[in-house]
Amino acid sequence: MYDHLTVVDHPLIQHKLTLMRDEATPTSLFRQLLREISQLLAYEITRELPMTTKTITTPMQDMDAPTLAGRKLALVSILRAGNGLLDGVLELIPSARVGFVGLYRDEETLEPVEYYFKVPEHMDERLVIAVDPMLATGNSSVAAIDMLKKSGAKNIRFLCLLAAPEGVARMKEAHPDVPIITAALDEKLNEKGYIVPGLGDAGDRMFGTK
Ligand SMILES: O=P(O)(O)OC[C@H]1O[C@H](OP(=O)(O)OP(=O)(O)O)[C@H](O)[C@@H]1O
Ligand SMILES: O=c1cc[nH]c(=O)[nH]1
Ligand SMILES: [Mg+2]
Repeated sequence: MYDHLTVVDHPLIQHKLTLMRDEATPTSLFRQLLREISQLLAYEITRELPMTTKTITTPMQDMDAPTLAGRKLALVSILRAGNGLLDGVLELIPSARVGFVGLYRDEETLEPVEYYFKVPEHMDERLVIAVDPMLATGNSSVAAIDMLKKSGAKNIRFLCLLAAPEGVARMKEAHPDVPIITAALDEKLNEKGYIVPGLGDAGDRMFGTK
């Protein structure tokens, strides 16, 4: 299936990502671009969903037509910024169940602080797609995936917008079974744990907070 890391370097995604990175881009456009990119990434992350056929009748004749096998899917947003990726993916897969992991990064220690957890039933039977735009140190995503595995999830993918090499390495060490799909692999983290060149604080840019 996937290698551990897939960078989706489609021209439309890269063009929109450049607009998102630009500090002059206002909140409303930032959110709109994230939604558009999330739909393009959803196309990639669902590429290998299992298919089956069903018999339908076109205006011309009967046919056995391809359809998604009713395999259970759960999208899990890592709050807050994950919601910016969630919305677009959910629009394309409206029947998916949705879970939330509430985490924020302590600014000093860069350790994740947990404040909420709610996921659908039967996580062990689902393909679980965890979404968060930013993979920086990897502390948040590793903790979120620890929690998802505790809830029973066995088949997990992680979808983000920007990844730092440090975060990718941490995820590979802690969760080698979880493929990462990202729009870009950036250069490094700065001394405050921010991705550079990056786009700043995704949650703050999405919601206009500081
Ligand atoms: O890989 P890490 O070093 O853990 O950093 C990445 C995390 O930081 C951001 O969330 P943040 O803590 O800013 O919370 P927010 O989404 O509520 O803004 C981002 O959305 C990730 O969850
Ligand atoms: O660059 C970063 C790192 C963590 N979280 C963000 O929102 N941005
Ligand atoms: Mg934030």
